[in-house]
Order: sequence, then structure tokens, then C-alpha cells
Amino acid sequence: MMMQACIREKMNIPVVFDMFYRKQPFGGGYAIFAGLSELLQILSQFSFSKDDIQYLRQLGNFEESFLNYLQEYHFSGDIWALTEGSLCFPSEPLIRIHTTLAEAQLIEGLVLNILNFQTLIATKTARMVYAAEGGKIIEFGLRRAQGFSGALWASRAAYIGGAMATSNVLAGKIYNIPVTGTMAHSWIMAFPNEQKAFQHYANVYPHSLTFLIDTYDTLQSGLPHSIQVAKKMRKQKIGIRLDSGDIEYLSREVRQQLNAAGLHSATITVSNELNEVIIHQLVQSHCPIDYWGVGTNLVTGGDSSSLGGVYKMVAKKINTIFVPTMKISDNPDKVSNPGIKQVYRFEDAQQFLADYIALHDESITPDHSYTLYHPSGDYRQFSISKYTHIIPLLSKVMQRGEICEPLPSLVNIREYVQQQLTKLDSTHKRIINPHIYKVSISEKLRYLKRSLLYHS
Ligand SMILES: Nc1ncnc2c1ncn2[C@@H]1O[C@H](COP(=O)(O)OP(=O)(O)OP(=O)(O)O)[C@@H](O)[C@H]1O
Ligand SMILES: O=P(O)(O)OC[C@H]1O[C@H](OP(=O)(O)OP(=O)(O)O)[C@H](O)[C@@H]1O
Ligand SMILES: O=C(O)c1cccnc1
Repeated sequence: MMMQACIREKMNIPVVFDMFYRKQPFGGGYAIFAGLSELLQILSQFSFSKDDIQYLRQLGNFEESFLNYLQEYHFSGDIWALTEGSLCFPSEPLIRIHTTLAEAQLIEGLVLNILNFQTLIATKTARMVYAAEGGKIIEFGLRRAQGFSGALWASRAAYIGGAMATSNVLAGKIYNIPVTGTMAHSWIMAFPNEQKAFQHYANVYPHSLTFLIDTYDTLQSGLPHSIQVAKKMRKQKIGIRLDSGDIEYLSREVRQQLNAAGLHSATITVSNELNEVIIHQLVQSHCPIDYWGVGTNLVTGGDSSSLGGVYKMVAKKINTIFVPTMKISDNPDKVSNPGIKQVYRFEDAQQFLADYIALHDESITPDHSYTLYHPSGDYRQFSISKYTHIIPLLSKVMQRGEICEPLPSLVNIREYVQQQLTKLDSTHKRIINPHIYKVSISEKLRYLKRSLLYHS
């Protein structure tokens, strides 16, 4: 509807839109930007089929001239974005879209749908990976995910965030993610007894033997049966999965009994409504757990079920120049940052120091100290002089609807996330109540924001 109105009323002017979010999910200290490659692929092929046009026609709201226009339509905007897998923070433009008003409005839902969800899930996973301190996270979410594409995108984002594998085989096929799985309760229940079920499983998968041990009695039945079958098969490297009961108590008991049986290289996997706080607590208590199978809380976001990223117009072209625009709200937190902007990251050799949002035509060079102002425009400010690099974070990824550079592989994005995280101070990575990483604005942006606020 908006698109037709823009075109008919000659309002299809050049504009610039930013996508950003206001609040860190999960009460955390950072987010992982994810979903970009998928968005770019979809936009580069965005068009309307004959069938689509026919559907729109029968809605009765669209004129033939507009439907003819759609028939020829291809996305033709320019996009600037963070590298997929970047650490990101509230208020920062994650992507900046230069296009026409009609096109910017057409893609709003798509941009937010993809980037909000994948960023949320990549972030949730990174938190779990951090809490696991070297233990491995396996994504077990298909059965609990929000719909079919929600499950696929969650698997992709979880892999980017650091999960080692997924149990969703279709996601493995589509995205080339390692797939893995253990044993179902129904397999065990289908046999006359647990021992037989374990033995038959071992016949089929002698090299990938993870026994699910809680179907009848974890310590009295499941564990001794696993040990018996392992010994009979002369297997040292088995796995045990705990799916109920007190994980702290049971993991210690299981480890001790496996060791006593000489199965020192056996691994322990746990599952059952895990989240990063539970993982953190169990790891801090030194529970001997190697793998964490996580479903619901990983693929849905659990306590924060949406990122809340928004998409706002920041500039419009009047005659020959781009004029900054700003959303002014009754709620000061909802006042947007106007103008075409770049985000810079101040770093030293070890770590990220602070982020700085400036107007795109400011000259930000690493040869003097900078005053960094709080985005809210209040008294808060500090100056920064001890840094080694200032890195511009937004780069051009799409030109006139075409992807500029070959898209990175998922493995490369995943590695980039871990590289980035090593540069974030551990105080910002704390699972609960992290130290707030500073995001600030330049003096020119602050001045522009104030002038638009006071002269509106
Ligand atoms: N996002 C921001 N942009 C610019 N200045 C800020 C921002 N947040 C805080 N400040 C200013 O930075 C200084 C330190 O702020 P504050 O004590 O809140 O941060 P901190 O992270 O707890 O401390 P520190 O910077 O010593 O680690 C204060 O002068 C404050 O006004
Ligand atoms: O993190 P989660 O959401 O718990 O996802 C993983 C869970 O999914 C499976 O359980 P299943 O659906 O078979 O239910 P049950 O084990 O509770 O019976 C599996 O046995 C884990 O317990
Ligand atoms: O393979 C498993 O053990 C598995 C997969 C999905 C969900 N729960 C468990």
C-alpha cells in the first residue's frame, strides 16, 4: 500500500534508512550481527512473479499501472552493513540502506525479520558457548522452534554463534552445518530391556556410541548397562547422555563410575531445558560435562524472544542534497540518530575500547584524541586518546541491487565471531549484569541531533 502511494503521489524520493536496536537482548553486554548473507541473497533476487501480481490484483487495492511497475521490479538499492558476525551494540546502525522511499518501505519487514531473529539467536548461542568455557554446545531445537523457517534460521544463527552442530539434518544440508544426534527414549522403550537396546545400537553405530541413560534409572540401570556394552564391544570412547534429574549430582557420579570402569575417555552430554545461566552455574561448580544439548532456549531466545531492532529513515533527498531526518518521540530513548552515519570502533592492540557514531562525511583519523558523547545527548562524555586503531565498521555490501563481494562461508563468519569476542573485555561478556560497553556519538552528530530536536 505504501509503495503504490509513494509512486502515485510522486513521493518516491531518494532516502536513507538505518536498522538498529535500542536494548541489548538477554540483559547481556553485546550482540552478534547475523543474517546479512541471507538478506543480501534474497534482495538480489527480489522480484514479483506473475502469480504474485495476480494475487495482488485480486486484492483490489492496486492500479494496473502500479502492477505493471511491479512486474518489472528488481531491488536496486545500495546497502552498507557491518560484517556478518560483528559484535554490535545498541543505537549503532547495523545496516544502512540507500534507495527510494517506496523500495525502503517494501523491504522493511524482510530486513527486520531476518536480521532481528538471526542476531538474537547468534547472540544467545554465543552466550551459551561463553558460559560453557570450552564445553561444546549442540543445537537440538527443531521440535521447539518457531515454525519451519524459524528452525532453519535458528540452526544457521546458532552455528554462527558457536554451536558445534545441529540435530536438524535439513539445516545441515542447506547451510553445510555439521549434523549430529544421540539416541531417543523410544528406541530404548521399543526393546524388551535397556541392555538389548544399547547392544543393538552399538551394532549399528560402533564408532558413534552415545547412550541415553535416564529411561528407567540413570545410576542403577542406564549407566551400568552402558558400561557393560562398552566393555563387551571393547570401546573406550563412548558417550553418555543425561536428560533428567540433578545434572550436577549425576554428572559427577557418572564421571566417577566411568573412570572407575577404566572409561576415562568417555564423554558426558547433558540436555533438558538448559540455558546460559544453568550452564554457567554448572561450569562454575566444575561439573564434568563435555557437551550441552540445547533446544528451546537456544532456538527461541528463551527469556528475550525478539531483538526489537527497528528501521528508521535518517535522511531524504530534497532537490540535490540529502537532508537529515529524525524520529522525535515523547520517550527520549526512542529519539533516533539523524543523518547518514558511519560507526567507528576504537581499539588498542588487545581489545575494543568504545564505539563512536559519526556523520559519514566527518574525517575520523587516528591522530588525535576524541571527545565521545553519550547518544542521549545528556552531560555524559569522555575523551579517548590511548588507542591504536579506529576501524570504520560499515562497508558497502550491495550496489544497485547487486552483491558487491562474494559472501563469506558460514565457517568464516563463525570464526570471525570468536575472533571478535577475544577482543571484548571479559567484564562485557559476563552472563549476568555485564559492564556496559560505551557507544557514543560525535560532537557534530550531537549538534545535529540537538538542532533538529529544538527546531522541530
Ligand atoms: N556511552 C557513553 N558515551 C559517552 N560518555 C559516556 C558514556 N557512558 C558513560 N560515559 C561517561 O564516561 C565516564 C565513565 O562513565 P561510567 O562510570 O558510567 O562508566 P563505567 O564504564 O562504569 O566506568 P569506566 O569508564 O571507568 O570503566 C563518565 O564521565 C560518563 O559520563
Ligand atoms: O533444551 P530443550 O528444549 O529441553 O531441548 C532438548 C530436549 O529435547 C528432547 O526432549 P523431548 O522433546 O523428547 O522431551 P523430554 O525429554 O522432555 O521428554 C531432548 O531429550 C532434550 O531434553
Ligand atoms: O539427538 C539427540 O539426542 C536429540 C536431538 C534433538 C532433540 N533432543 C535430542
